Amino acid sequence: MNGTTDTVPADQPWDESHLSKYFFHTDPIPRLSCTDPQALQLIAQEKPVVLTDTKLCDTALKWDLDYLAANMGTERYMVFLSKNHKFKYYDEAKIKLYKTNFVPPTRRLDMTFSEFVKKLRDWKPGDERVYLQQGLNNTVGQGIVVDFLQFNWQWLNIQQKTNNWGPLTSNLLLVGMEGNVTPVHYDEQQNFFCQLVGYKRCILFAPEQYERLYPYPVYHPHDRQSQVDFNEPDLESFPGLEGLRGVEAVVGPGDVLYIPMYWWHQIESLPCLGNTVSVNFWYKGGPTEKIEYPLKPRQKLAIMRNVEKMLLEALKEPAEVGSLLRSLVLGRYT
Ligand SMILES: CCC[C@@H](CC(=O)O)C(=O)C(=O)O
Ligand SMILES: [Zn+2]
Repeated sequence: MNGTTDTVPADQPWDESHLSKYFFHTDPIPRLSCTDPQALQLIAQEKPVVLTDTKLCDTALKWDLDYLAANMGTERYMVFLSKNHKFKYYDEAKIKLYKTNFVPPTRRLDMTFSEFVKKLRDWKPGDERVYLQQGLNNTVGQGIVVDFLQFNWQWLNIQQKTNNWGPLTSNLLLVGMEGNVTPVHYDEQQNFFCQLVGYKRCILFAPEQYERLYPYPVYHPHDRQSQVDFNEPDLESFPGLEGLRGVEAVVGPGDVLYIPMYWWHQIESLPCLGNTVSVNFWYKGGPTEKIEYPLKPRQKLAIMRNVEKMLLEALKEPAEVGSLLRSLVLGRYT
């Protein structure tokens, strides 16, 4: 948070020294009890909120490395390795279609959970960092299944119904090293992000900040990711960064952050506070009953994505999409 914070609460093991200084201003994301009507209102308005005391994943608060190694079974799980602290997502399927040579910023190596723990514990400066990102499925051990079944599904189902969300599509288990960063991007799903072990800084930007965060083209392997590097902001290429303004919160064990669909987010495992474990709940957005005007920013974002896809389908050549849009707009729709 910018601005001085007063004394650090006793049960808060982190302070400003754990937070990288960025060029943009942020305001705090509200932290509210899930029983507070204002919290439920924020979810209904598709605004971020940190929910305390949901008891959503209390049975998973014990999911430390040893417990997971003992209960995740012997399957191989998806682990990404990075030469730096960033784990920028890329869509493997789009690499084939993407003509220019694309160098993936991370590499994927499937390994058993125990192999992952060993890599993490043997890590020394200069080694590749590791980040396990695996959808929970029926290959996990009995212990995990029992814990999972005891999540507060009743509360989740109420949120899903009340807010007219679509089906739950997946639960991603995230086990990261302190200091790992998932760079700023948006997802096309509603997300209840549960922090289980360690602390993560979550910096969010509203969908209407689209013009300030310069997403890659839809056909690019880094679709949905911002082209901007917060550590080296290029204000020449991305002048819109000037007015970027976000919200943020640090989440700890038991906290649930609601990341609304299409909201940009950068998530950082705080340095020096140990490895982190999170599990997310991704829901498809609900059907749009009645279209109301003015359209919501996220609806305009969906329209822009469809225009890009349609033009690419029609023109076949990505390079022509930009020039056609410029001809369409310049001097006419300014
Ligand atoms: C692959 C998903 C990573 C996660 C962020 C993080 O915890 O590093 C995220 O972006 C999300 O839950 O949407
Ligand atoms: Zn995400």
